[in-house]
Amino acid sequence: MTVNPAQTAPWTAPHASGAVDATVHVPGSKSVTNRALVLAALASEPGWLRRPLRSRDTLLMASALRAMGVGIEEGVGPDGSGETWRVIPAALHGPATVDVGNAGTVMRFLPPVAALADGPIRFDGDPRSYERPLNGVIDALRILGARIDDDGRGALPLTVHGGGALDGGPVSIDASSSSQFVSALLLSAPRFNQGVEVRHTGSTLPSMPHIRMTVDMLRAVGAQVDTPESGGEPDVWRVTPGALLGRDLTVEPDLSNAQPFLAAALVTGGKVVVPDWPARTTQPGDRLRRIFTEMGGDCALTERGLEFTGSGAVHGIDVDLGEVGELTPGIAAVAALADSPSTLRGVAHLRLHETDRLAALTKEINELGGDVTETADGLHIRPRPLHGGVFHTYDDHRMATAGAIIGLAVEGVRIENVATTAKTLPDFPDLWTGMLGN
Ligand SMILES: O=C(O)C1=C[C@@H](OP(=O)(O)O)[C@@H](O)[C@H](O)C1
Ligand SMILES: C=C(OP(=O)(O)O)C(=O)O
Repeated sequence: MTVNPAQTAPWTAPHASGAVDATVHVPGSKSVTNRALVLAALASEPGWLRRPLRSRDTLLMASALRAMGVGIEEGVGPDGSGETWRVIPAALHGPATVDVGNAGTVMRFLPPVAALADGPIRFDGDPRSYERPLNGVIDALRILGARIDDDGRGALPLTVHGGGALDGGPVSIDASSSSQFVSALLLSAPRFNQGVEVRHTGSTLPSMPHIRMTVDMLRAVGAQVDTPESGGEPDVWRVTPGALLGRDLTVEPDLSNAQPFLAAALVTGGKVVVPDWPARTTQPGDRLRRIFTEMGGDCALTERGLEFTGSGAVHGIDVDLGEVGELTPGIAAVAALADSPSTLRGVAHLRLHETDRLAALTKEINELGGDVTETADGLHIRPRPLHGGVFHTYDDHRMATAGAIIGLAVEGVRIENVATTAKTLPDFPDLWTGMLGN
């Protein structure tokens, strides 16, 4: 964890003078957009993505696929409406270089795609990308028939020497450090000669909703997937080889990026409406309805979207976030403002996210006067009166939005490098001040 020297002066997080009352249109889901791009690139016919997220992570995914030969054009959908990407699959080829930035989805989902390409594909990224685990993907691909040159650490940088096809078949991996290992292998598997059988052998598996998202999206483009939930063995997923359909998909709003706005309603005793909240979704952010209700809010899904109301009181929570780890920074920020302590559990793997999120949250909240301690797998948060100061973000978009939540209730919180929100939510400062009516 290194402090990033601010590229610009810290951003003074707006302090809320009263209860917020706003409707916030949240841009598309990162996780859905990047899965949809991969699946559309591997399809046997063109497809459309409507309302895709355009952020650092998704633009890196689109550039990487373009570098391997895929056509991704700006356009309008078949019904003539909406901002759309038209994805035109092509024979994948190298040589190409992929910049993964610090996007877990790009660094993990694309090496299997590269194994299907003809020619060398080099993967590189931000310094932090060298520290994030990739061994599950690298080791599995080698077992499935790929040739990969790396420096032996099970991480970036590396080169996949694609041979134009991959055998596939059975493989065991330990995905306890990232669910994205499983998702990565499943997403490309319809194009492997024998499909894939992925067996997870670790003791824990985080982010199950994201694996369900992978399975649902594969099935939606015609893949046959057997899962533990569809009567298969525990911790085993099977994908049958077959052609994928090109589809017209509208991307749901990013419910994890809705988190700071819902938190604003909770913390200020106000109301925020998020239009287009899906009635049924695999996104982990949907769990906020339950978590933030337990912390003092109230919500209803209406024809306007999700209507979330704060009561004026914010309560602590004892919760296992293993399935929804990416919600931890925002929940920790709310918990620091609550009227009772919180225990957040099941998220040891967050130490390997954009930054060590458990260390970063502990340090930054405590520097504002808080009382947070790290546990083996999470955080204890005892609310204390907080004061202003610089909130460092460690190139982590969710640290920046967590700091902004605290800034609503605490005057003088300044967010270092708020521009890091561009990873998944480039419009964050404007959406935030817009919500506050400034
Ligand atoms: O597959 C995905 O889209 C994601 C899976 C999760 O990763 P981990 O299982 O590594 O936590 C999540 O935290 C990340 O933000 C997005
Ligand atoms: C962990 C996250 O991202 P990534 O896709 O880079 O793993 C996140 O967005 O919280």
